[in-house]
Amino acid sequence: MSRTGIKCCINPSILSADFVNLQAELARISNADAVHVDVMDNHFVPNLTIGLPVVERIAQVSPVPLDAHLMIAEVDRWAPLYADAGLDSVTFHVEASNAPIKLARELRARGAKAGMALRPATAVEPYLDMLPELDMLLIMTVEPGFGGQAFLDITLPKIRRARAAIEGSGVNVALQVDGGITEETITRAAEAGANIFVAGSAVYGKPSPQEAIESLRAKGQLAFG
Ligand SMILES: O=C(CO)[C@@H](O)[C@H](O)COP(=O)(O)O
Ligand SMILES: [Co+2]
Repeated sequence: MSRTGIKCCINPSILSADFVNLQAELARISNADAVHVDVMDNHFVPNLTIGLPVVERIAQVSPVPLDAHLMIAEVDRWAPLYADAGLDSVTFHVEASNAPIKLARELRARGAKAGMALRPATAVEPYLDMLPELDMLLIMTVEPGFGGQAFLDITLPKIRRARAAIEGSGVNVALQVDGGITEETITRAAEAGANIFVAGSAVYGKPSPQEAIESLRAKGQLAFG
């Protein structure tokens, strides 16, 4: 699917960074489009990372915009507080929300872009009417909870359907993929229609995260056609 003129964005996930040296780790990805911050609560996913006070502090020192991925329960209560922290985008899981439309509106009203995430097994079709309420749709390409997993090719048809729906409705919604993005899988995800790529191990696992970002961006852009 040709997307001439659309920028291929690379958002490194700090889940694969050294948590003791976060400020230095952020400086290593200063050419990224945004930094992806994975918030996990050991309830929505079986893993625990960082919470609001740490994310607020990261926002103060980050050289690039912050993209929060909230893998937490009770997200209707918590997500607005992340928007108040001055983040560029706040993404909640639809599976964790009782009122996704209301939540997306609240995030925008508080000045953040509204993102909505779907687990690999969650269908996109029930939510297509919601596209005008969103700035970003995140299709998980691994089961949320851990970095370093293999990309799930089974998610590719869903990415294609989401891209077709976005183009069909004429809305300005970014399509993000997260999990298992590498120099190899980014081409498949980009050809399917994604335009924002989260990459943890494929960026921080390399000797030069900056070069890894440039290389991933070039591969993704090439696949846009
Ligand atoms: O949200 C998640 C995992 O739940 C991701 O953001 C991962 O942190 C991406 O890591 P890699 O798969 O790129 O190593
Ligand atoms: Co993530």
